[in-house]
Amino acid sequence: MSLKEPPETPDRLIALVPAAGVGSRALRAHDAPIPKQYRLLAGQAMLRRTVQALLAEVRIDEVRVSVAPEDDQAAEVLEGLPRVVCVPCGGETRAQTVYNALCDAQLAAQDWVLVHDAARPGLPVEALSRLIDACIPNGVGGLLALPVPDTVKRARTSATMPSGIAAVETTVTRERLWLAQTPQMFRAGLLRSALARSLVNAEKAEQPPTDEAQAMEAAGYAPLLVPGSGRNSKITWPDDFEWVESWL
Ligand SMILES: Nc1ccn([C@@H]2O[C@H](COP(=O)(O)OP(=O)(O)OP(=O)(O)O)[C@@H](O)[C@H]2O)c(=O)n1
Ligand SMILES: C[C@](O)(CO)[C@H](O)COP(=O)(O)O
Repeated sequence: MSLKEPPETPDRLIALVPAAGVGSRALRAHDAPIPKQYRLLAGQAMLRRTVQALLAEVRIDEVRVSVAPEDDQAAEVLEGLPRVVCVPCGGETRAQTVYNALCDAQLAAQDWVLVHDAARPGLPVEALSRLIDACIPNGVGGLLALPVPDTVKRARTSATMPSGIAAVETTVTRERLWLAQTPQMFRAGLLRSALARSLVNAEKAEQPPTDEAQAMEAAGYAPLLVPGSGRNSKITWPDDFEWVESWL
């Protein structure tokens, strides 16, 4: 009798949604201090819309939402959605939250993770599918991004001016510049080690990486830049709620 090879387990695809921020830049002076992921967009909490955008891709096995340890809103906001797990593993920074989520999820090294900001509720399923289609054959992974469309200025550091006004120091060439979006999709094992290393370096005075790709770049990889979508912009400032609501 010949011994059969065990059947190969297909690599899983897990979405991780960092949702432990406070959304300080999205608040106007007199706003109640509600984290932006819980603000309503056309009648539904932003976090629920973001998770639903991910669930539209049938290849995603599970969506794991990382919230602050003291969070008491996520369970209610996500009630009834299939394939969703909520984990109170938020950290001090976005990078720490994502690292904690990766450790908590107990994934196999070859599983894929797709990290997506709670603050990007407008992700079109076409862009999400484009990222997955590009990353799986490439092996390492990549991110959605858009080429910079405008002229780019760097401001002077010195002058203090009223109401956020600055003075130009120089014009930065936009050649080969892209604006990083999420999702950012990588192998779980590679991303976990890359983030662990970046977080240790951050303790030695470097800044923590502001996205997953930055940690992967520091580890020597060249993530793919896959065309994203204008609708997938991040809600960061008070006015952003209005334009997202206008087309939702
Ligand atoms: N310690 C943190 C900080 C941020 N995030 C998440 O990372 C995403 C992108 O971050 P950003 O837009 O900067 O959100 P905030 O940190 O909440 O915003 P702000 O910087 O204006 O306070 C958001 O979904 C946010 O909830 C997180 O999970 N943990
Ligand atoms: C990850 C990210 O969405 C890429 O553009 C972004 O960097 C997250 O926001 P933050 O303001 O840097 O925390």
